[in-house]
Amino acid sequence: MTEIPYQTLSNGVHIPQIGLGVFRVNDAQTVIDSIKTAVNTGYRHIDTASFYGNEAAVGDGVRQSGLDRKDLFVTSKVWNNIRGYQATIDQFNTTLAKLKFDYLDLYLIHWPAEGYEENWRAMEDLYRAGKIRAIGVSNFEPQQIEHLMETATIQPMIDQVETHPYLQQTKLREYLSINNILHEAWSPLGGGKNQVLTDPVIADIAFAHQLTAAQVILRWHIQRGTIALPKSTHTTRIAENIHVFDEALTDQEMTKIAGLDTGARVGSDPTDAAFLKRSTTYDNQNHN
Ligand SMILES: NC(=O)C1=CN([C@@H]2O[C@H](COP(=O)(O)OP(=O)(O)OC[C@H]3O[C@@H](n4cnc5c(N)ncnc54)[C@H](OP(=O)(O)O)[C@@H]3O)[C@@H](O)[C@H]2O)C=CC1
Ligand SMILES: O=C1CO[C@H](CO)[C@@H](O)[C@@H]1O
Repeated sequence: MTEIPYQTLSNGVHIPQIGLGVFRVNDAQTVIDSIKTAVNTGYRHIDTASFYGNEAAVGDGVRQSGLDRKDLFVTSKVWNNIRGYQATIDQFNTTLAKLKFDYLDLYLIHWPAEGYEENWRAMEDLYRAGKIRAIGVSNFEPQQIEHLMETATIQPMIDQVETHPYLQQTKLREYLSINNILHEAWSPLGGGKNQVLTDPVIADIAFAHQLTAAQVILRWHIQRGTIALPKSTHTTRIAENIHVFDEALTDQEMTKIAGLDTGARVGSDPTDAAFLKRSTTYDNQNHN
């Protein structure tokens, strides 16, 4: 089995460059089976959130995978309805209890909803107490990170944002790189909501390498140094999505993919104040 490449967070913690996403995997047995399949095919990283409503099943999947807890990197996120210092500590403890873990690898502020500075202060204390190995943000634009840094004592170690060939996040990546913050991609395959998996440029490159379109896109993420979180519940696709480490894309192919950026999102815009406000009024995906 090929060893998965990893990136190193600013505090020295290693994060595997491919992680299994489990958003919209609602049936507990399916979550468990997907994690077992993923671990068998080489995954060592799972991305969940309280919002996904499946943390308990993720914990069961990790225990049933047969791996030691320390050999898996697990992320969760605090949703937008949780505001303030104590509420964040309480929510984190609920997350740990659902997972039945005694620590988390990475905890993220899910979106920059108003008041995130206090959520961050709580996360800093949980990090200092050794309950979380790394802390970061999700869906933060540079100006939101700058605003957070006015009161933060620890800089976010990662920013998890929508990224795929149609939304390459070039400017944000520059900012993150200068500030030593890792870039993590959600909906790395376009979330099944755009045409990137059938794009002719990707198809040509896939043909040249005898890879699938999904593998070309994931390989592109890997070569950019991004951490990608593809989601699938199908055994063959879970395996396909991690077999991307043997075949490198050429510089010319990377340039062709760079030309596909249209800036079109498949998810919400992190600067959409109305969405951010609305999202503080519900706590799970059934309200979305
Ligand atoms: N921080 C945030 O705000 C967000 C974080 N996320 C995280 O990112 C993860 C991934 O995002 P998601 O939106 O699910 O998008 P993805 O880009 O991972 O796309 C998932 C879709 O692609 C399909 N798919 C997966 N692999 C293949 C393949 N090899 N060939 C063809 N189709 C494939 C899946 O279908 P099937 O399952 O049927 O195989 C599904 O429909 C989430 O699960 C979550 O962990 C997602 C959204 C927001
Ligand atoms: O993680 C998430 C999953 O996708 C949702 C959109 O459909 C997002 O709002 C959320 O951030």
